[in-house]
Amino acid sequence: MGDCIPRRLGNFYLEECIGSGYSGSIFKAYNIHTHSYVALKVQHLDHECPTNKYERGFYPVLQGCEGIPMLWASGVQDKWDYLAISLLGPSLDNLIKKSGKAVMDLRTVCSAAIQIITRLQSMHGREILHRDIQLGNCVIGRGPTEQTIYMIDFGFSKRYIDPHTRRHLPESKEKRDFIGNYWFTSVNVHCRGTVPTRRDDMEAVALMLIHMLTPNGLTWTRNGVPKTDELHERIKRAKKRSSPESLCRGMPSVFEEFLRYCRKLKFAECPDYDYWKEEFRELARQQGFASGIEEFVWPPPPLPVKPAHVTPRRVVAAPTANMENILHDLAKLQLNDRPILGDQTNIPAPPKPDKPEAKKPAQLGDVIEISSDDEDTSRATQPRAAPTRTSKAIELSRLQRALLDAKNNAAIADAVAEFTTLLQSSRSRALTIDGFAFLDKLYKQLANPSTDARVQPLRTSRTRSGSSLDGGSSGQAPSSKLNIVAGLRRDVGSAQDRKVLAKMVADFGAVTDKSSGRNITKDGFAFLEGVAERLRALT
Ligand SMILES: Nc1ncnc2c1ncn2[C@@H]1O[C@H](COP(=O)(O)OP(=O)(O)OP(=O)(O)O)[C@@H](O)[C@H]1O
Repeated sequence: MGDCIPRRLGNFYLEECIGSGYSGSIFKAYNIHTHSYVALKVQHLDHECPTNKYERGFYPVLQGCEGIPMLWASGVQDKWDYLAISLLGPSLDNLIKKSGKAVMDLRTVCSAAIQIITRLQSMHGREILHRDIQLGNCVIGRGPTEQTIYMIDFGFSKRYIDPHTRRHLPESKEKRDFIGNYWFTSVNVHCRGTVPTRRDDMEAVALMLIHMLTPNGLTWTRNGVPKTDELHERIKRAKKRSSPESLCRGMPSVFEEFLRYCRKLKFAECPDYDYWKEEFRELARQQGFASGIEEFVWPPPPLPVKPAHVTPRRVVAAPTANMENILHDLAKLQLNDRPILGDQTNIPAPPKPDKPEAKKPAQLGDVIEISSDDEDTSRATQPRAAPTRTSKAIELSRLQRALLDAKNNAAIADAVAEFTTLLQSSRSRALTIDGFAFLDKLYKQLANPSTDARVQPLRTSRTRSGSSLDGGSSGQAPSSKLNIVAGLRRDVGSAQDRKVLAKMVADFGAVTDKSSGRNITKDGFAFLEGVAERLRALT
């Protein structure tokens, strides 16, 4: 455009440029009246997409939400449109690039998850979609707010509730320009051209978190901004092809569950923000980051537990969550001001569990690998994105073993009853991979316990052969899925034998697999209780 930005705009003297993007440049600027600094977002009036004009409309609606910058002033001078907003710190993108790390630590990712989901909850609560979630638009504060992640850049934002009619944005098949960014915009919006709604903001968060935990980032982000349509198409293909399972391999299961959940949300459905925040808190707790996980601490504090140097033994069977808790308590234990696990000479032998659980055969998921002394300690201070199991997953593994060891109906009934109580008492009503694995084993025990044949997992896009839902479940309306579970609940009490119960379990698994969020309903819990009761009656 050839025009030079003046040294002064309104009451602000422009100092250094602190950022630039599609819509213009951002300067640190000095208010000549208040003697304070702001960030001045300056855009040429002839810009093809006048995002400052749009942003100016959204800021007032969002004022007062935690983690949303203040809009101090705005105006137009000569050919320049400017917004004066709170001066903040670096973006997550800047922090990650500067750190030089190929992958972020789990604490950082958990606290980013909790804060960013909270930001979306506030924005969506005020009926505004962000529509351009990316690391560059998540910026930490300065001074007293340096542990807060702010959401910035509302240039692509949109109201999803019409203020006059109070109606949600309509779905539309009309072809539209792509809104968002190449890296994290949801598959539906980016590759299928659907209208962005709350679910797509959430999916972008999920992809961003997975990106942070993927060494060198998601594959389609690695070649930079596409310069041709063909390269852009390639990105879309790669994004569309990647299943949650393949994207999240080696990560704690909550990331895969979160992405799946976002992708299953209906067009106008309100995401369960609180549930996912709690899941990430829980994951942080499991990792030993018990307190302060809501704060974004940068650089990340050292790990509470240093697995290296603990003992010359290479592999320790960790029978239950008890071991995690013991290690966690040890990590917090201080000698004067020195954490005990920070000193190799103070490490006691691994404590023996006080229950006879140590006798149980060690399972793959129950193993903590203790690295040898010669491992690179700089890496050891970073949590690994290795498979992590929550206590719920550990309990589910135990119940699966109990099922396989069950010698009679009463023992199977006990395992089913425990499984039901565990799911009821957990924050998550969703059937996880481990939950489905339990149902698989239950099916096997009921249908044909004597065979060693591998059963086809329930959690597939196809239903098990023999299930009465064969071939039709995916196309069923949610109401008919509810009806199926209600029918199972009703009929379970009259099941004549284990084979009939097995078929009912298969139907239950199939219908839950296809239902939104894989959540277990009240009828579902009653059905499971009914299975346990019926098994006792059949003894
Ligand atoms: N208030 C602020 N305080 C400090 N830095 C900021 C602030 N706002 C923006 N920045 C920096 O400027 C960068 C670009 O800002 P912003 O996303 O608002 O611009 P944009 O032109 O809309 O960018 P995009 O190309 O993402 O649309 C941010 O990533 C951040 O590093």
